[in-house]
Amino acid sequence: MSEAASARSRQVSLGAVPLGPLEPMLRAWLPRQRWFAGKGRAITRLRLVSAVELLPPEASPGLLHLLVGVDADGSSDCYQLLLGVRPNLPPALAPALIGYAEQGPYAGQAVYEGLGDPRLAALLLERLRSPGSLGPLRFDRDPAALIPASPTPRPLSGEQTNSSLIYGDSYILKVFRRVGPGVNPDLELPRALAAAGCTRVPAPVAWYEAALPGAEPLTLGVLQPYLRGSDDGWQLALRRLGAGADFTAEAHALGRATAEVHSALAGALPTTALDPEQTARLAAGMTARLAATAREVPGLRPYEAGLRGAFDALAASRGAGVAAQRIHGDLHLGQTLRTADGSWALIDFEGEPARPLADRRRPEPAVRDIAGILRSFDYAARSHRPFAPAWADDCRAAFCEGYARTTGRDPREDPVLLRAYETDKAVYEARYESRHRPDWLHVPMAAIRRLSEPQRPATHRVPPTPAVPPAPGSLSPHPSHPHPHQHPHPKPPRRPLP
Ligand SMILES: Nc1ncnc2c1ncn2[C@@H]1O[C@H](COP(=O)(O)OP(=O)(O)O)[C@@H](O)[C@H]1O
Ligand SMILES: O=P(O)(O)O[C@H]1O[C@H](CO)[C@@H](O[C@H]2O[C@H](CO)[C@@H](O)[C@H](O)[C@H]2O)[C@H](O)[C@H]1O
Repeated sequence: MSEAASARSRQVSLGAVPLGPLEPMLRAWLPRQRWFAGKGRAITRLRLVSAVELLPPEASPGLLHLLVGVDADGSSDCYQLLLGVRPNLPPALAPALIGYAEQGPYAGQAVYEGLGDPRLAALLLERLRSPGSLGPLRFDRDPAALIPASPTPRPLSGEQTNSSLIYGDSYILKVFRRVGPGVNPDLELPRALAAAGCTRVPAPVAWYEAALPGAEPLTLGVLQPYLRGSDDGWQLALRRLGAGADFTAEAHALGRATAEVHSALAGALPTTALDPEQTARLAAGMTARLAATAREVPGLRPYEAGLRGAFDALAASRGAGVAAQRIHGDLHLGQTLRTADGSWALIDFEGEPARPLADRRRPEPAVRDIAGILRSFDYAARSHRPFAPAWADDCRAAFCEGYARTTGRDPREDPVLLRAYETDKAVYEARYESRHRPDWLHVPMAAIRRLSEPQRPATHRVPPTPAVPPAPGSLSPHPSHPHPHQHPHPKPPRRPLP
């Protein structure tokens, strides 16, 4: 019998104090993690939401699954931790050490980041291979998927919002870090796309969640095929730029791929048409984000009034029947993969991680994603020396033409909407860069200066583009430019964690 199958799982008590002896070490360790959202805010309280021993400490290593509530200066978040427990840590795992427990059930043992331990990573995969419940944890899988036993795991390196493990270069498991009640769109949307026959997005093959009393299940992790040999769209674009090479063919194909995903999402999940009130609310949300960012990023203040014009124009457009649907929500070149066979795939449908889940699951105009990619072309062109504006303009035109080729509508035909979303994205980026990468702040600031200037009316019309059906097998049958169904997506209730 495998280690996983023979393992006892039990809900554990860590002592009378909420997190017992683990609390001080977690307080010190959490703020140092890339995925910890509360950086710079003092942690006021740690709360134990759930604890399950996936392997008891006697198994050495033991594996402890924790959901920990973190209160920090008025905010409250819940994080998923997978902690290894061993009496002695082998040298290879030394960087994963969190601390030594002084008392409680793990007294004298090393407590460490469990995802870095191949034995524990293998155990997690075993759990995903065999559906079932362990305390509040529920493991589920696509019965048709053949998930091999024991492929060698390795953690994905690099700075990510979540933590991912790659198994034998055939599967990748994303372990969500900041979790909340309700299905995560990074499980919900790829599953919906797979069911609709869209192959542009790797289809989830297994996932796990927590069912806690009085709350919707929380999505904790998703396993999906690893697209071996694929190129990250951002790195590819930079390489091309560096070599003075054209990227328009790729941009065009990416426009088509994005349009296919949008069309499949519109066919699979509820859509709506924005009315004037919803449009005004959308514009008000963008205006509020601008105001909040201007408070935080002083360099933005001189441009605030000019930028507001884009959002006022959106409100004044009264929606004009713009379709809203489920979208990617945080699309940029780093969320695209050019696969070994030369086609484009989209990944990471979580949306902007800082936004509440209910907001991320609400239908929005698809142009939000388009604006994200167009901003990426500008980022790439500005990170090149000398700045390559013509490269970005050409990619922009090619992407929009590719998009129009599939949907029959060029995003540039909706200039008010496109400008509002590009402005909103540039404002978001200014905040992101000022918080995380101040050296990059000049990139969105250049866009902000341009977008804050009064816009001249368009001098030439974008020629209408006939829609061409997508490649066979890449998408389910549906209208190429979906007519919005009139059943608005209900806003899921946001319930606090118990
Ligand atoms: N299915 C996949 N195949 C190949 N690489 C992938 C796949 N999914 C993710 N990746 C790689 O992992 C990185 C992180 O994935 P992502 O979903 O963006 O995680 P996060 O939410 O942590 O940012 C991506 O930038 C990409 O390089
Ligand atoms: O971590 P995520 O992928 O969810 O996205 C965040 O980080 C991105 C940077 O890694 C940031 O993207 C910005 O920089 C990119 C170049 O590094 C550029 O291609 C994007 O267009 C630009 O927005 C993203 O905004 C942020 O949410």
